Amino acid sequence: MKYDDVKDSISQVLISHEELDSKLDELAAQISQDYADVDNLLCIGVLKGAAYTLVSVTRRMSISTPVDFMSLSSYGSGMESSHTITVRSDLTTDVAGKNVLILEDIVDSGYTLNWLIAELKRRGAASVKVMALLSKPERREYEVPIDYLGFTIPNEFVVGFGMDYNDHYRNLDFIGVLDPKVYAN
Ligand SMILES: O=P(O)(O)OC[C@H]1O[C@H](OP(=O)(O)OP(=O)(O)O)[C@H](O)[C@@H]1O
Ligand code: HPA
Ligand SMILES: [Mg+2]
Repeated sequence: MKYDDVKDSISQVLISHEELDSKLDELAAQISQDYADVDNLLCIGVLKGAAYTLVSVTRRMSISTPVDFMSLSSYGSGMESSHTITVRSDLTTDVAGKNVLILEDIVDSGYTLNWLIAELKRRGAASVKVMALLSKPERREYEVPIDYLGFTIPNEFVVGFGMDYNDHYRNLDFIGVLDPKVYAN
């Protein structure tokens, strides 16, 4: 798909590239300050969506941290959570005793994070905290604590900066609302 066609599928730019940059700076500074004296930090990104967020935040941090990824899917090619988590690939790190910081792109129903927090605790993580770039509180079905939040957004299906529809749009450098004409038929 050509970039110009992609832009035609976006009905509204919700968060610009510049707004993202400055929020990522803020989040990284706060996390670096809070974790400056914490041992055994491990930053975990939830693929695929959070790849962009994890790299962008850890790259801006002023403390050293290992990173690892877990690939989870509950949306597949659709726009509603299936309420079933598929573990596409697991962490390579043993999280027992680690102070884990999960970096997510979006908390929508809360199902994914609710599952992941419980799973990391079951594996013996010493602490589990969450950074989410976006939260869509109107859609929440499972309460999840968000320790570091970028933006609260309205109940719209968004794409860009990691977020997809049918695996497209992830590499947009802004966050936009997907025009309903794309999925209406
Ligand atoms: O709060 P929830 O309703 O669980 O939704 C949030 C999750 O949904 C998306 O992942 P998705 O299942 O689309 O996988 P992907 O990151 O590979 O696109 C997103 O990246 C979050 O991980
Ligand atoms: O609004 C969204 N966009 C893309 N992926 C998502 N996964 C949960 N919510 C969303
Ligand atoms: Mg997705």
